[in-house]
Amino acid sequence: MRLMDEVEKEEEKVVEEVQDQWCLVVNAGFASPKKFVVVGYALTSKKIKSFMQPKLEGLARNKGILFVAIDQNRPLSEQGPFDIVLHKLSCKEWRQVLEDYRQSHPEVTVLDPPDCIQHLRNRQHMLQAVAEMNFSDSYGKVGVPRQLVIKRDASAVPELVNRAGLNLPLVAKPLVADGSAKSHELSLAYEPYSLQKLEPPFVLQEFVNHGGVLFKVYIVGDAIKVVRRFSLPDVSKWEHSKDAGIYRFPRVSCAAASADDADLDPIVGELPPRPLLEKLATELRWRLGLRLFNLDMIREYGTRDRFYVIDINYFPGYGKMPEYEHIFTDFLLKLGNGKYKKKSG
Ligand SMILES: O=P(O)(O)O[C@H]1[C@H](O)[C@@H](OP(=O)(O)O)[C@H](OP(=O)(O)O)[C@@H](OP(=O)(O)O)[C@H]1O
Ligand SMILES: Nc1ncnc2c1ncn2[C@@H]1O[C@H](COP(=O)(O)OP(=O)(O)O)[C@@H](O)[C@H]1O
Ligand SMILES: [Mg+2]
Ligand SMILES: [Mg+2]
Repeated sequence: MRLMDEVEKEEEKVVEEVQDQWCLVVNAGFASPKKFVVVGYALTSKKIKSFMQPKLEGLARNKGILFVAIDQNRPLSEQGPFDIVLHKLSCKEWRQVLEDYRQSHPEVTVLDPPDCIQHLRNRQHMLQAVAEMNFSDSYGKVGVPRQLVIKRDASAVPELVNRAGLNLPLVAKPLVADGSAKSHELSLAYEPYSLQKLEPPFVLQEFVNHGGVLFKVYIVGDAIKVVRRFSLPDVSKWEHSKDAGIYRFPRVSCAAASADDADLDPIVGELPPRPLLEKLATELRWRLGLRLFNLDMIREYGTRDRFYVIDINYFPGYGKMPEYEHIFTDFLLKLGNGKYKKKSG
């Protein structure tokens, strides 16, 4: 009797394991087994809150995607098996864990490779790919504002700014963009002497008037979604001569309030042309080696087609992107299914 109990228990366990791995998709009167795409995720608690919303998890489950939290205190190889690993954590140890895992598990898609993400953590390097592209087509030009890196001695700023011929005002941004609150502490300076107060390393970027509206271009694999956000207002020549100080400004563009419904000047609010964004994103995906990122883009005030990329973020706040749950699940499914085809082919 005891033996039978154990056999039954063992059978139950096997059934549970199989049910975990397989879901029955009933389609037009017949049932066919379909494997779940298992996505392991290692994200900060802040990111879990904004990204792992019930509407995402619900839709994912319906589509055959299972999200599983990665336990950072246990070896990654002992967890899963995963088809995809989704991550945004910044410590060095984690990067090493992922690199090792990528080597030992080439069949798993790690979104995205740690060294490519690392490239975005330095504001000097971050925009390099855009600068090198020198993008120009019939829909417009895309560049980056001129910038200068101050590595050590802030007292040399006025001299360096002068030598580089940078136009004022300047935006000072911490060189390291590691997601910390400090890395988002930006300042605007109307003359270079006030910048001597800042602690290097930082980049000094020419401020570009853009009508106070910014375009957030979200990229998820092949999908692109663009939204408007409020940004810093333009600076006039009058203000410029009046204010000699330095202005530390808050995180204007991360506000939940979007500028999509605001009553904007149509010239300012008009989204960048779709074909331009498609081309730009295709090229950047390749140059950056990333599939999950966004661009902060502005249009120079008074122009129709002169754009600047001022910031690139890895795995940004997708939770605020309209329809993100559909876009993301489609992307994961395509990735997961593509891999199965490859395996069986
Ligand atoms: O450029 P803005 O609009 O401010 O977008 C921010 C940045 O992408 C943040 O990443 P980082 O700090 O690395 O630049 C990100 O924080 P986390 O990735 O740390 O969560 C926020 O995500 P959400 O907090 O999920 O919205 C996102 O809203
Ligand atoms: N060169 C620039 N010209 C005009 N506005 C800028 C420029 N750089 C940054 N800003 C403004 O400052 C905000 C924050 O700068 P950003 O480089 O995106 O830093 P963060 O990584 O903290 O988001 C932008 O969203 C935009 O409103
Ligand atoms: Mg930004
Ligand atoms: Mg940023």
